[in-house]
Amino acid sequence: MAFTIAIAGKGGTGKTTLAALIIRQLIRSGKGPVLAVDADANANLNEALGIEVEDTIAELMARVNNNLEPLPAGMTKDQYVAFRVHQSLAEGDDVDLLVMGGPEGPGCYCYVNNLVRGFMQELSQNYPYVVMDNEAGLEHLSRRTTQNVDVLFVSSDASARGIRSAGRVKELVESLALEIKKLYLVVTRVNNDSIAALQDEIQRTGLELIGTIPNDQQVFEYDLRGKPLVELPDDSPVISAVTEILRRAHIL
Ligand SMILES: Nc1ncnc2c1ncn2[C@@H]1O[C@H](COP(=O)(O)OP(=O)(O)OP(=O)(O)O)[C@@H](O)[C@H]1O
Repeated sequence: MAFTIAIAGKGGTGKTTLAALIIRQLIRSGKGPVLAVDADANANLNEALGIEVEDTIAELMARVNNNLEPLPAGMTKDQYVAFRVHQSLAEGDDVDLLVMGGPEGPGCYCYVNNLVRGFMQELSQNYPYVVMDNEAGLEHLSRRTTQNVDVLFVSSDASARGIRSAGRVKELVESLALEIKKLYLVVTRVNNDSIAALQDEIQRTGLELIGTIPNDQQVFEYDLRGKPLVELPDDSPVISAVTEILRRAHIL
């Protein structure tokens, strides 16, 4: 069974950056291959990983549901979709990427989720690690697309509002009774002493702060030029910070 790491947080809190850097460090530590799952309709994990994506699960489902991809004779819809999803895995170096895409109908991932849940477990057996980039609403986790999550990192930017919204992710995890073994807070884009000013706010959430990611000009520049974040140099301060977080969480 794959060790599953999920990352969740409000948009713009550095969640995709964190997911990509965790994947980078797992691979560099010889822990690959990694199955990366982009479960955030607005995220661009593929760009951060430098992987071309041709299809998303949602687009595939829309085509199948609208009969734009007729089912081959002798195949049920479920079998065909499962087969096509395997085909649509985007392959990188020691990492394969599954992109969920936007909701198929008004806010509904139901069919996709039921289906993905069915074979996700089977698929994840081919990988020692699964890393999921999730929306703050935990849409996929709440529908149990993945069975168990070993570690959920909740990302927040270095603002009181961000920390409160991370606190709401924790409340959601509790109210949905999700099977998550460990839950940690990661504060990203931290400047100098900004974390000290947030201590009280963090304490109120009850979240355990496992580490911080510094605000780094190089991350900003890579983003600006569309350069994959996985190509950041080993001596980058954000890489050291992610390595430290993974060590503290006993993942590395
Ligand atoms: N440590 C950092 N230092 C500097 N800039 C950062 C850092 N982390 C993230 N950023 C920048 O902040 C912006 C948002 O980051 P990112 O895409 O990782 O957030 P997100 O939470 O995944 O947002 P979304 O869900 O909208 O994709 C990006 O422009 C990214 O380059």
